Amino acid sequence: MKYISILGASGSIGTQTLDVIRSHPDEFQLAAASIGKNVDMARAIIEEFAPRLVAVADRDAYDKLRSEYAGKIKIIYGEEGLIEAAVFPKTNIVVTAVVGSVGLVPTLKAIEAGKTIALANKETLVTAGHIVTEAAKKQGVPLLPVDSEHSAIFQCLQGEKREHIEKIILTASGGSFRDKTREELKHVTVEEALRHPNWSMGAKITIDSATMMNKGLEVIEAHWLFALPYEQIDVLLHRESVIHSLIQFRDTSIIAQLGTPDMRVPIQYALTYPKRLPLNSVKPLDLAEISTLHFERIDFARYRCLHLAYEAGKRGGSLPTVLNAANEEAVAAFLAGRIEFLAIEECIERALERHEFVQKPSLEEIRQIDAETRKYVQSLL
Ligand SMILES: NC(=O)C1=CN([C@@H]2O[C@H](COP(=O)(O)OP(=O)(O)OC[C@H]3O[C@@H](n4cnc5c(N)ncnc54)[C@H](OP(=O)(O)O)[C@@H]3O)[C@@H](O)[C@H]2O)C=CC1
Ligand SMILES: CC(=O)[C@@H](O)[C@H](O)COP(=O)(O)O
Ligand SMILES: [Mn+2]
Repeated sequence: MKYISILGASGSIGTQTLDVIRSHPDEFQLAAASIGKNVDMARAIIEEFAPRLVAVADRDAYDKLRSEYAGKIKIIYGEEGLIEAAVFPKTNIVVTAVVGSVGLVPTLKAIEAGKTIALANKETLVTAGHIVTEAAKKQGVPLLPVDSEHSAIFQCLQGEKREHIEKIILTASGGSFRDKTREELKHVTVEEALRHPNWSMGAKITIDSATMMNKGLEVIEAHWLFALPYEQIDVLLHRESVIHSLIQFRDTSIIAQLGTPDMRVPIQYALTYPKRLPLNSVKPLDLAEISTLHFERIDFARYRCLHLAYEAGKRGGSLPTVLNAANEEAVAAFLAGRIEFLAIEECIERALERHEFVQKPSLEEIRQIDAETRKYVQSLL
């Protein structure tokens, strides 16, 4: 039996992880979970999975749940709660499925406590890649990718040597506006932006996908997970999201991972690795029915956020922290109807330009730079 803590159990990745746990009651048990403010979801999780601890980020939600479950299970508020869920003694695997850099400290605490990390929360690795990967190495803790592209690369790498890689190729769907020109992007709505062509995901990542910052964050995530320089990380536009990513080896061979676009596949792979279990709830691909797949080169002028992410990643230091924090604030402002879609990239660019570079920021400096960047983006709105 593997005991699981899910940070962000009420979200898109969180609920799909619960589905995987539900399908394999002899393999997995939910030990601890965290939610933000979704009280109904917390109640449903407690009734069905009986975790021993639930962390709650929102004060009102915490007060409600604590009065309902006092004396029955531990309900803990705020960052302290997230950390308690991350280091819960019985837990073997922590699924990091919160959105944003709020996942950083709990992930580091889980690593220090020797937990295996199933990493969905890409912002953690973007904002502090050197700190997270060094901590995992020091503790001998595996960082197992959940993000579909990184799971694909990880699966293609099994039995292969990293030094035989020529390059990895991350596929990108192009997001909800892939058929629009930049001129047409000026007046798009939040509702339109939230209509991803292939995946059902949380709001923030769906907007990131529309700006292609999602792919930018994934390029930086891949740099840290697979210890590859940016010159060996490519992005390829692939509308269907059937090929989740590819590795080209030195002998020109390319190995790809294909599958139904359903996050339960990479989530389950991270939880069962190195085993594979049946996944009856997912319909396998019918390639004859799909018949045709499409590939296009990326136009970096069209997808400015991807360009900014490559630049920030290559220059390194504190720039990915700024990129991530500025993006989180700008996307939240767009979702709240406070700025236009194209203002997201402007906010990020301005935050990067004014930032005073730090070569190897400490955790404390990262937290400070993150807070300062958010404040600066707020001042632009
Ligand atoms: N969804 C997907 O298919 C994929 C997601 N990812 C990554 O996984 C992560 C999660 O994404 P997704 O599941 O889509 O996001 P969702 O928005 O669906 O879920 C986010 C979760 O985090 C909780 N949460 C939100 N804000 C806070 C906070 N300040 N403190 C603590 N908890 C908080 C939410 O709680 P509540 O809802 O209760 O308020 C919810 O449980 C992201 O980093 C994303 O980039 C990666 C690949 C695919
Ligand atoms: C499911 C998943 O991993 C997402 O990150 C997905 O990749 C988003 O798709 P695009 O960013 O390619 O539009
Ligand atoms: Mn992805």
